Amino acid sequence: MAPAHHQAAAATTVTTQDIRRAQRADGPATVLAIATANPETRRSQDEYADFYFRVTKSEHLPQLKEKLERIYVDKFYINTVELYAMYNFILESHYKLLYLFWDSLQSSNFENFLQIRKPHQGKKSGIENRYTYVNDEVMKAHPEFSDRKLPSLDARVEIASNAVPELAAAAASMAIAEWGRPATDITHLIFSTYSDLKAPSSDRRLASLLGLRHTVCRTILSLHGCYGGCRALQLAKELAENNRGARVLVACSEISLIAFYGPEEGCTDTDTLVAHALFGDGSGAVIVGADPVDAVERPLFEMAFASQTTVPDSEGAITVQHKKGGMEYHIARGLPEMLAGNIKRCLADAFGAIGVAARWKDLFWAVHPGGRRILDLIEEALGLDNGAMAASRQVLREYGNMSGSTVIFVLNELRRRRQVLREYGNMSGSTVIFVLNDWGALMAFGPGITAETILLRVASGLKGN
Ligand SMILES: CC(C)(COP(=O)(O)OP(=O)(O)OC[C@H]1O[C@@H](n2cnc3c(N)ncnc32)[C@H](O)[C@@H]1OP(=O)(O)O)[C@@H](O)C(=O)NCCC(=O)NCCSC(=O)/C=C/c1ccc(O)cc1
Repeated sequence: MAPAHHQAAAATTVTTQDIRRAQRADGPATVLAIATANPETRRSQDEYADFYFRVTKSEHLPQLKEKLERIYVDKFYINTVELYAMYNFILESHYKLLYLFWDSLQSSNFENFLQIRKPHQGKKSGIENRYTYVNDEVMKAHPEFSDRKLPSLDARVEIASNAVPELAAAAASMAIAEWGRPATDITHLIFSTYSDLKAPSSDRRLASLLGLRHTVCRTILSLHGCYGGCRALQLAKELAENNRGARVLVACSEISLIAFYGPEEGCTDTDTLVAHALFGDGSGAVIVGADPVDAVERPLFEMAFASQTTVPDSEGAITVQHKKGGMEYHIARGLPEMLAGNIKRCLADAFGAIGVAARWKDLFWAVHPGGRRILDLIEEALGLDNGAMAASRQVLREYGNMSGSTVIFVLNELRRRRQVLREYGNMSGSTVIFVLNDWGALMAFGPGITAETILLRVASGLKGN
């Protein structure tokens, strides 16, 4: 230890400003790895109503089943699927060509040409599949989950306290493997979930499951709902830029078990049906740090700016409350219109703060796909090209709305598309240009109504070869 007079000398020459400057990173917070995971059970949207009414013993309520189907199935598409099956039978040898032709009839969207996929029944909600923790086995063990008048919160919380961090660990361990550095190099952990209600919470358990260092700084975010993932990324940006060398693991894990129950007889509140038509389960993990280490870390997206806007007069538009029979939602009917009506203001707040004027058409978009109508109306309000929200629509189609985790899936999908296009080159004309734009906006919405925006720039790890 230095003698006392040396310590005094050091104290006079080093200012707190110097210390602060040394703590700060040089570059912007950067996404260094992304991964996602889902529970095992995958359910197609067309079989969901049968499953839901069967396991909740609600088959005596056919009008409500019909209503659920009305929320997510466009009857026109059922007919076209049948027609399609007939064509396919007759023209088996022209299988792929027919898909292309069929998709081209349905949409002028360039993405459909790339994917060669089947037309689907979940057109109205934009969802084809969802992954859910709840399955026949869970419902057999806990028949009380069917009826929200029965006390079941204890059992839900107990299950979630294991399932939520375990699902997060599945995504986080893949993100760490992609990142290429040891888990013990993680300095901060931010965990966002609406599904876990116990302390010590999922952040503590995840740190143990991954073998993070015991000095890792943990933060748990709760009940931000669908903007939880974006909020966590914004905090990660602050931590990474203000702590030189920090490596922040963002984990977001949602299982809708906490809000799974049957419809009520004579039910006029369609919130239950809307939630059960849209919500799925999944986890996402992102590693964020500034000043990437050359040849070790691969910078994917730089986070240039982040902001939050509260939409005026919107406090009651999305609400959740934990009750003895599980979490209850309210999602206002006019929510898509409310978001679309405020979207330009949210973006103007974000871009105005950094003095940048952007043409919305020039950006790439990673928008939380809360529901198909939300994406449609935002696209329209911003005058975006058909296809600008392709990554969000793809995630909605394959996984549904996984609340806060969903934007991480969208970011991963954008990265995947970027990599494919880098590998195969610019395949055709002008439609690809928006995909190749370097600047983009990541946006998510949730209770408040709160709108979060992060301005992103594609980083060197996704450019060139
Ligand atoms: C797929 C929808 C639901 C229906 O498609 P559509 O093209 O509007 O179809 P329709 O106009 O024919 O509507 C079909 C039926 O759905 C009904 N409906 C249409 N929205 C509604 C409605 N919000 N209510 C209750 N009935 C409705 C509508 O009234 C109609 O019923 P009916 O007249 O009996 O045929 C579409 O409106 C849509 O995507 N809506 C947006 C869904 C939405 O608000 N998503 C955001 C969810 S909130 C969120 O993401 C975060 C939640 C959260 C998570 C965790 C937390 O901790 C906290 C918060």
